[in-house]
Amino acid sequence: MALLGNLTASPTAAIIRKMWQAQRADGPASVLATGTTNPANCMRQDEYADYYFRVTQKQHLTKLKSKLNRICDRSAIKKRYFHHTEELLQHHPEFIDRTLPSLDARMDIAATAVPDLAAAAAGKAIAEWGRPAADITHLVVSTYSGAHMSGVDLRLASLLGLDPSVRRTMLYLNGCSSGSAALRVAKDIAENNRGARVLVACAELTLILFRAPDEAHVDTIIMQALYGDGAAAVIVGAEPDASAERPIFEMVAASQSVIPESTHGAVGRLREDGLVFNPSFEMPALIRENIEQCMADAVGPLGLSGGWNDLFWAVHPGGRAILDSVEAGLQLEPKKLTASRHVLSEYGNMSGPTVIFVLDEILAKSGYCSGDLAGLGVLLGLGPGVSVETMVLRVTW
Ligand SMILES: CC(C)(COP(=O)(O)OP(=O)(O)OC[C@H]1O[C@@H](n2cnc3c(N)ncnc32)[C@H](O)[C@@H]1OP(=O)(O)O)[C@@H](O)C(=O)NCCC(=O)NCCSC(=O)CC(=O)O
Repeated sequence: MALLGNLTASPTAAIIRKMWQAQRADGPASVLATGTTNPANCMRQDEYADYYFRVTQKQHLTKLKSKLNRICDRSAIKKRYFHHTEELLQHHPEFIDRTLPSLDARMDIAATAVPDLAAAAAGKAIAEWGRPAADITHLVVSTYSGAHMSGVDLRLASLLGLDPSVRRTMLYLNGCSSGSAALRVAKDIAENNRGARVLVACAELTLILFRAPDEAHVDTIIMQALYGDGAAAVIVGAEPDASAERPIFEMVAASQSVIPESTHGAVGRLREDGLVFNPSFEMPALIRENIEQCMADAVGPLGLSGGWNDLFWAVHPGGRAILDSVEAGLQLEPKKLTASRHVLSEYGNMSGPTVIFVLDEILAKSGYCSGDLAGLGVLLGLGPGVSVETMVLRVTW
């Protein structure tokens, strides 16, 4: 302590403090632009069970097919988009036969398709931002759809023509909270590096999860009923240039917590037959019973406890029952989750990118946050753990 005391008082300490201050931004990070995209292959939810049992040659599993039809009907999803097509699946019997190893083939496709999709979303965000791609200083990329060295980040940087000095961070296999986690990392980078402009890109292809129905693994059809492909990108920066940039949401505060005793809630393993992900039956109940406490812990210290209906909400739509649970747990008025339900309906659960689609939807229809407490809202990511990622946002457009 004595040493620290001497150091803090010393001229060197004053110089170092000045150096720290010079490196840090003088204000909070903001979302400066967003971009989203999906692959071309669009599938209607009311046709999905027929399609899925046909392409996997499992028409004889009639009970399971009726169950998938029922789940699709109650999923509150209208359509989803996929990179994989019937033709691609026909060329890869290993994606359908569970006994064949298929990880190599899945990874080979992901190696180019994931960065290509991420680049399409990032290109839109950069165009909306209005500054050259070379002004991006940091890149944060998240995906569960592959694991390569070098990774999606480097290929994306090359596709976008980013400067070779761009500082890259990869988040692999963070599940559905990865979009919120990437935004939290970008906020920290932007606030701790003066002048930083961070590109966040999240891209997912469900090909890594695709497999045939099996009576011994009923949860396979849950994944097949809910998940879709998509990519989303965000430009984040602090101290926006008033002449060239338009801040959309100020990123006021971010936190992460875990629902107690919930490690079984959502579990994924990368195996020879791809990524096997099992959301537990209990996930909706775990969220309903714990979300109020999680929110109180996350935003209570900011003076925002209770009064949840005074805020706008960008909640990850993991499934209809997940949104129902958040709504019930926080006693939200139904209109508070309109943007999340709209995104679920139009695209399904795209994992990490989905919450950015919700932000985009809120931006497109500013009515979602009119009349709220000083334009304050909460971005809520839910993922394996069960992890709860919270970011308080303030509308600034
Ligand atoms: C899938 C649903 C749309 C189905 O809606 P329903 O109204 O039909 O609901 P339901 O509970 O009656 O379920 C219908 C049938 O599916 C079965 N069922 C439901 N959930 C299941 C699960 N997790 N695993 C295996 N089976 C399951 C039920 O037992 C029932 O079978 P039977 O008919 O035989 O009785 C809904 O349950 C839902 O939205 N669930 C939440 C999905 C989820 O966990 N999403 C989070 C993904 S993870 C995520 O987003 C973040 C991440 O962790 O990365």
